[in-house]
Amino acid sequence: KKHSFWESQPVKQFSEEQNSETVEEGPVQVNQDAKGVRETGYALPGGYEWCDCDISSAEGAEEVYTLLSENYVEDDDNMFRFNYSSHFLSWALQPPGFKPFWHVGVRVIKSKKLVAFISAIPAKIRVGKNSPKGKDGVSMVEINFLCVHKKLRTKRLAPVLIREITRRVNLFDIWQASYTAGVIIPTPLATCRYFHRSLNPKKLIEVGFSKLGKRMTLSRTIKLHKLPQKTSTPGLRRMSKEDAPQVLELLNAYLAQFDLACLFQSVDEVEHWFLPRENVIYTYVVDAGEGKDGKRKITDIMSFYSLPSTIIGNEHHKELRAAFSYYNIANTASLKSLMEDALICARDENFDVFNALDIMQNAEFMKDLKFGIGDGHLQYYLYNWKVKKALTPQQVGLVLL
Ligand SMILES: COc1cccc(CC(=N)NC(=O)c2cccnc2OC2CCNCC2)c1
Repeated sequence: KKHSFWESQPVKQFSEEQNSETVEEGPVQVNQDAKGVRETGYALPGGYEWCDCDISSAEGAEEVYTLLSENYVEDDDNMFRFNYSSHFLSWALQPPGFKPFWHVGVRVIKSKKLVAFISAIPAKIRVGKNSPKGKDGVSMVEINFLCVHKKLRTKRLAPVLIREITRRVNLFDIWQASYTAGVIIPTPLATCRYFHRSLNPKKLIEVGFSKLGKRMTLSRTIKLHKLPQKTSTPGLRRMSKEDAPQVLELLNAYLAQFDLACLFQSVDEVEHWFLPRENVIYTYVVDAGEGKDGKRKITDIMSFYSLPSTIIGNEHHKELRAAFSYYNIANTASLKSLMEDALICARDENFDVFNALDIMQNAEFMKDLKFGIGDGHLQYYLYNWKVKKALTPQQVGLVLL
């Protein structure tokens, strides 16, 4: 039966009433403790075994890279497949407080081949701006990179992976999780749309990512998407380590307005999530010059991450280079001009397209900056946490990689 697994899980069921008056915000299951959690891994089909993937080693990261590169999420027309780099996975999976125990793999016992994966990283997530429980943040995990090898898709491995990562997280007295998916399962917290801004329209049309507009020629399309040579925000520069304390403050102050957001808890966390890494994360700050205390004054931040896609079966172009909007805070510049600078920086880093969800204030600049709407939705979910009312995309302040 459809959703037989998710009907067994502590998530809001489709059948539950939407009426927001009676619904009590908070955990679906309460008063659990780590002592009551199974101490052994869940049963796998014969011939398969659990493993902890060691992402800190080049081989370990490479192994997960290869599994995802060949078997992870594709677009609805199976023309593109996400191709997270091994350096990206190293970054995404090893923030302060990470555990190799939460980088769960499934191997073929005989060959040791990695055929499935799921991951959790710790995060302090705030749900609801003024809900008493959620205000100071709930210790959760962010679940990502659930992947089963294409050849094992009929073995119902995904529910086992989800139960196992839940067990391994519960052992550390954490009972909530946040995750996103393109599919609808019980029950979306928010339904977001994605938008794309062409940076290299010729290539996007050649590979079938974009279509020529009606009554449009290629040269007209290229001209329409042309961007200024230079960025316009005075003081815009790459983020450096010294900026982290101010970035921490800017982020937590900015994110307080959203009903779903993470709380950055330390300078270490901000250094991890924002210091630039080639082909992984690009962060720029607006440095308004020296304040009275002789320190640089950081007023705005702009950031995007690199998530290329394999172009399936195209001999001319192997890869679609895509930049994904991360966190952007415009205090001096307008958000529109700051994001136009993001497009210019992404173009200069040789990205073909700039993607953004309609979360936070992103919908404010999409039209003017010539973003086009994508063909799918990204659903946000919470595990074991009920909310009175689903969120609008504008209330979402959480970016999952
Ligand atoms: C163009 O290549 C693609 C390859 C695989 C999937 C998709 C469509 C898609 N599913 N896109 C998104 O989920 C998406 C679109 C815009 C911004 N963020 C996104 O997802 C992020 C966040 C969730 N984890 C994947 C990356 C496109």
